[in-house]
Amino acid sequence: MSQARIMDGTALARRIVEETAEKAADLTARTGTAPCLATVLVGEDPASVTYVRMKQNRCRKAGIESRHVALPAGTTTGELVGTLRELSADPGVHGILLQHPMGPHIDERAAFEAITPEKDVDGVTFASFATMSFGLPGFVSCTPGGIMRLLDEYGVDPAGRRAVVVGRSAILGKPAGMLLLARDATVTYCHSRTADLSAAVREADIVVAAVGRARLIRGQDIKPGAVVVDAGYNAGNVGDVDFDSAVERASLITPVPGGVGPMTIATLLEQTVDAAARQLGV
Ligand SMILES: Nc1nc2c(c(=O)[nH]1)N[C@@H](CN(C=O)c1ccc(C(=O)N[C@@H](CCC(=O)O)C(=O)O)cc1)CN2
Repeated sequence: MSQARIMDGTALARRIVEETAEKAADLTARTGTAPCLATVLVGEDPASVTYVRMKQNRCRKAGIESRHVALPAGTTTGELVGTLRELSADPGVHGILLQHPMGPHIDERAAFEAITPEKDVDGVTFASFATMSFGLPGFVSCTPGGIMRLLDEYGVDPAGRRAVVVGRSAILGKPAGMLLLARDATVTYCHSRTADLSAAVREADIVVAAVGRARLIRGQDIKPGAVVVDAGYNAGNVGDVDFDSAVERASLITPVPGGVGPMTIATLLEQTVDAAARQLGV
């Protein structure tokens, strides 16, 4: 059996960021205002600090301003909601990113819903979930949106195919399944209470692993020729898929690093410039 072709998220993300930088420059020249992304981080979780820094760096390279709000770990839901409402009302901010996770004492849903949908460039509000699910214009959740772009780039049409999404988080698994459903895939969600995960995954033409458990999905569970998307972020840059065994069975596979991760940030930047264009009336 031949090895799977690699879906190169780094290369596609680079192209998207280059195009986004051109759009940002054009918007700035026409309006005198550069697109601006507000990044909000509660606490100092090292991985979250790294991701926010990566987002700020890419913004800078793409001609997008970033404004960072660092809040102490003990910030209450009420204080966080207040900050997000202020950013939502600030005409100098076009997009808002609230880095996830935020700590167990925070009501995440209340915080996400404090972001006005016009600035929800990370696609985390109920309003974005609804437009995403119905295939209507709006902002998509960044990792799932990036996954769909990768599938398109590599000629994978989800219509009529069996897709198994492993994981049901609000920003990853659930929206990934809804985007696949909106493109006419037959979608099954698997999670911690799924009785026989291996059996479910073996049925899949498209597997999206988004559960956050290192190397949970192994090659023996992959149907020969399936498309495998690894959206797992685990310590040490390890995905949810055991790449070495899965690459022997899949037809297409995303690596970790270099697959879905860079696409997440590219989607965020692209949506920030789109949000700015709409708010600036261009
Ligand atoms: N509000 C959000 N929180 C989180 C999201 C999100 O989309 N919105 N996703 C993840 C983490 N994440 C972005 O926040 C993220 C993770 C990984 C990468 C990435 O590009 N990884 C690289 C490797 C990085 C390295 O070398 O250290 C890769 O996969 O190639 C980007 C974004 C949870 N929280």
